[in-house]
Parts: sequence; structure tokens; C-alpha cells
Amino acid sequence: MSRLATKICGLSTPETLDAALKGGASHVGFVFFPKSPRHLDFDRAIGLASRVPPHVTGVAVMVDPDDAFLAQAVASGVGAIQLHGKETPDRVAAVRTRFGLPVWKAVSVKTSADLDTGRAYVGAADLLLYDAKTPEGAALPGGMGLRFDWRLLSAFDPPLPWGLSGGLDADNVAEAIAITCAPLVDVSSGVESAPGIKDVDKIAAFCKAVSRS
Ligand SMILES: O=C(O)c1ccccc1N[C@@H]1O[C@H](COP(=O)(O)O)[C@@H](O)[C@H]1O
Repeated sequence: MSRLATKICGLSTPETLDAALKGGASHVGFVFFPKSPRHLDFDRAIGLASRVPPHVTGVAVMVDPDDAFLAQAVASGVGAIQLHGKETPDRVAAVRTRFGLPVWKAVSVKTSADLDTGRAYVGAADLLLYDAKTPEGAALPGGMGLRFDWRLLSAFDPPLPWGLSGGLDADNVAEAIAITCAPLVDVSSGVESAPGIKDVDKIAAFCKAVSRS
């Protein structure tokens, strides 16, 4: 079991969810975004969330969701909400108040100035997830296996609890942790054999690499 929090994101089958749980993940992510190859419908999410034990948190990943969509995602049985779009601080605060769950806000990073945009979410979000900025016009705002310069975080004092995501995998996560001192790491593409297809061996290898860090 790792002392670091680990989120395996974009799970969509019982087998891969179980691999994440067996590996010691503290968080498991379910993506509710129709443009994503990892998109889950709410019925399947209910089945998966029911397998998640109480000491692990299911996280619903969404992009600029409205309240009706959020309500369906929350009803699947998750314990936290990850907002990965262009949600404003006011919107994040409203989601937290309305749904009563911890809210993570993704912060898209390419430069050091991008890190500072997270400060606006103090008092609104519970956790900032620093993720690589995807190119203008990209199909997805995350989950593309892209990484940013981790050295930006080594000289930065995050204003909230935080996590690192973007392009992590079993081969690079130890280096990422060493450079950033991230308390939480989040992976999706790096534990897949193809977009949206999670690989149980890669999940196990990632969890092992984190636990050795
Ligand atoms: O995974 C997706 O398809 C996705 C879709 C929309 C928003 C976020 C998404 N994933 C998140 O992106 C980061 C990084 O993923 P990766 O490891 O670089 O593939 C991760 O937090 C996912 O939760």
C-alpha cells in the first residue's frame, strides 16, 4: 500500500476496477463525457461504483456539466466530483454547495503562469489537479497522455491540497513524484493498451511504481 494517494481514472469494467483496488488505489475515476473513449453511461457507473469499498473514493470526472447531468453522476454513488472544463470559481463553489461532495478542479498547465490560475479556486475547490494543457481544438481537455514540465511545480507552493496528472505511467511516475513531491498522482492513458482500454498489468505496474516512491 502506498503512502501517496493514487487515482486510476477512466475505469469502465469490473476487471480493471478490481485491478486498481488490488493495487491499492485510493481513488478510482469514472469519466462522464460523451466525447471521451472512456465515457461511462450512468447505469454502468452504478454497477462499478457499488464495487468500490468505503476506504476508496470514486471520482466522477466531468467537463462543464449542468446540474441535471451532475445529479445523475452523483447518484451513481461516487464520493467526489472532478471538474475538468472551464468551470469558474463561482461555478465550482456552487457545485460543492449543491451536491455536498468534495470538488476537484483541474488546472491546465503549460507555463508557470498557468499554475497561478488555481489560486482563484481557494474557497471553492477542495483539491487542485494540475494537468497538462491540451492543444487548442483538441477533442478532450484531459486524458490525452500529455505531460507538462514537472519542474514548474518544484518551485511552486500550491494554495490547496493538490494532485499531479497528465502523461504519467509506470516508467515515469517515480521521477514525477521526485521532482514535484506530489501527494496524489492521477493516471488514465498511461495504464491503457489503447484509448479507453485499460490494461490490468499496466495498472498493477503503475501502483507498484507509486508504492516504491
Ligand atoms: O480521460 C478522459 O477521457 C478525460 C476526459 C475529459 C476530461 C478529463 C479526462 N481525463 C483526465 O485527464 C487527466 C490526465 O489523463 P492522462 O493520464 O494524461 O491520460 C486525468 O486526470 C484524467 O482524470
